[in-house]
Amino acid sequence: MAQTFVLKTLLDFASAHSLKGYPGDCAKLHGHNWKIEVQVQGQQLNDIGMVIDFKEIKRHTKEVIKELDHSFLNDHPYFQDHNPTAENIAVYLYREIQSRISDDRVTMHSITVWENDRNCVIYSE
Ligand SMILES: Nc1nc2c(c(=O)[nH]1)N=C([C@H](O)[C@H](O)COP(=O)(O)OP(=O)(O)OP(=O)(O)O)CN2
Ligand SMILES: [Zn+2]
Repeated sequence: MAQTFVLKTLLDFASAHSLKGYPGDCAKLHGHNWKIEVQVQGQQLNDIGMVIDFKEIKRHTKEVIKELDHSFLNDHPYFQDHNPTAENIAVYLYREIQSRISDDRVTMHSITVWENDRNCVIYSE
């Protein structure tokens, strides 16, 4: 039987940004409490019945978001060439977490970046 488990964990960080070229207030300096949903997938369980420990997903994700938390995103090297939109933040997080977490049993499924309670971007490759 083919089986797939998708695991989701939630984290958050706070940062400021300004959107270059935006025709409105979002071009001005402002901040968000970003909510991040990290989803990973696997088909095999380990000997204690887990795809991967949620604590491991969180550990890797915290390592990545530590660099962004309480920062001005426009100063970050990645966002020199990428406007710090929710879309580009999602790409950055997806690839950074993927490079830490993927192995022969676990792969990234998607990242969801919530800018506020109403708007989010869901990204997958
Ligand atoms: N596709 C995207 N659209 C927008 C992004 C983005 O990253 N991707 N970002 C912004 C701004 O960062 C802005 O801060 C959004 O916040 P807000 O104005 O509160 O957004 P709302 O649409 O929910 O607010 P309203 O008051 O309903 O206009 C904008 N767009
Ligand atoms: Zn914003």
